[in-house]
Amino acid sequence: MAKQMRVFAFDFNGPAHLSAGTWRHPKDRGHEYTNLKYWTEYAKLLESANFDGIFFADNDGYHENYKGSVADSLKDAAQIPTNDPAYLIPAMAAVTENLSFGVTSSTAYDVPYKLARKFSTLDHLTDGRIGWNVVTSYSTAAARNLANQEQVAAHADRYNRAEEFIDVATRLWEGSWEDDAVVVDKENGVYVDPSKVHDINYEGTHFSVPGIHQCEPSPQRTPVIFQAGGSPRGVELAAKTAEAVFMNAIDKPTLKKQVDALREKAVEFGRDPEHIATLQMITVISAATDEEAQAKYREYLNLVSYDGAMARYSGWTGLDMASFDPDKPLKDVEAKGTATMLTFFQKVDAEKEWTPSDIAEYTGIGGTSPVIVGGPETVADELSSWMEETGISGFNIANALKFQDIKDFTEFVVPELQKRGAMRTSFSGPTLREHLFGEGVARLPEDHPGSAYRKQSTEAR
Ligand SMILES: Cc1cc2nc3c(=O)[nH]c(=O)nc-3n(C[C@H](O)[C@H](O)[C@H](O)COP(=O)(O)O)c2cc1C
Repeated sequence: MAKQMRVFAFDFNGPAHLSAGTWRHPKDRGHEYTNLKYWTEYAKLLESANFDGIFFADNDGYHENYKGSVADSLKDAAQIPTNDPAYLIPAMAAVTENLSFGVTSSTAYDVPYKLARKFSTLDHLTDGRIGWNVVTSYSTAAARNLANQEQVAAHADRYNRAEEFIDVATRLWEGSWEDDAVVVDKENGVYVDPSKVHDINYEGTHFSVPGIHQCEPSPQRTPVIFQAGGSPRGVELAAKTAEAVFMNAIDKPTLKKQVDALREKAVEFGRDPEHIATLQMITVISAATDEEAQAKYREYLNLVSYDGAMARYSGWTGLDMASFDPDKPLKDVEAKGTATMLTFFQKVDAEKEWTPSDIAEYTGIGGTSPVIVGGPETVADELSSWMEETGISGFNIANALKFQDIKDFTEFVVPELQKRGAMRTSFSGPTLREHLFGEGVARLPEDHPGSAYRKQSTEAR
């Protein structure tokens, strides 16, 4: 039987995320994002199709590099406007039993004490179905608006802060309250046994937290830690602390190399690589037949907005793509510092001379993620081959049309995957950690550095 893939819907609390211009399609429902009923309907759809969860991207800032302004981002709703995804979670959890939630939250402008409380609250209210996607924020708008700085902090500094941030938050989640601290003894008037709640006494470079965590222990205590950084430092931090890594490789051989490198690094840090799930971002356009799916894809491509795609791409790369001729191969401007971007697209197709127009067409549907277009069998075959050839645990499924593409996936692809035994039909254990690693694994495993902060019950000591 095929290995069962973990499947998350990749989404964003705004009208549009990675795809550019497709929000104009009559079937797109992105404009409903301010309506809680939209999200609860979505949650029920995902749960009925046995999705493992929904994963919310989030940004502290906005894309403002294209033409030196946020204007084209606003016109295409290019990740702006955007509401805070955390507030959606309790409502979506209330209408589901098993669906899990990944929430992106940056370490750049927050402090561990507050973030730990936010995620403990979410872990309580979801009965342990919450994950935290740790990001370090690359947006200059975020730096200006949140920290009164013109530029984002240097890459290494952002990661040093992130590493310390995770460490402090984990101390609060694991090390402050003993399991049996909450006694709710009405007779003797003791709600919490004070001898079982401990100061974490933390004093470090970026943070100082002398006291106790504000929340009582939640089902998972530490939320499942997700991460998506692809740089050597990002991979190192993931290998040390992540339990699920969100990959964005352009093809299977590249993904396999990334997965193998991550697993090797995890071993170097004394961790079992099986304790890190890997999820590839992928966009799926599906229909009843290959022909219908291809027709749908062509329809979407016709809607792609050049300026919307370039507004996003300029934000992601830090370049102003308006300074290049849309139809001139970018190799001519290599000297101007486009090396990273060029390598990315040369890897997609080394023979091709990539122009900004080509990049807009490629990224217009699903951003830089690979796109699978097809009927049930084609999509199931392709997803299965990504699993088999790379050793990943599953996928984060992005969309071109909000709600509609995932609905199509549940209708056309999920039954085929389930028929093949490649997707789950029931859940193992109630928490997200158990969904990923099996029943009974609700808490951080022993080989995770955070487990060292765990307090034994005072009585057991
Ligand atoms: C698939 C994927 C999804 C990401 N989602 C977010 C996000 O929602 N918010 C964010 O601020 N950064 C996001 N990032 C950015 C990364 O978390 C990270 O900050 C960025 O890749 C720079 O780190 P690196 O130099 O280690 O790659 C994402 C990256 C990838 C690859």
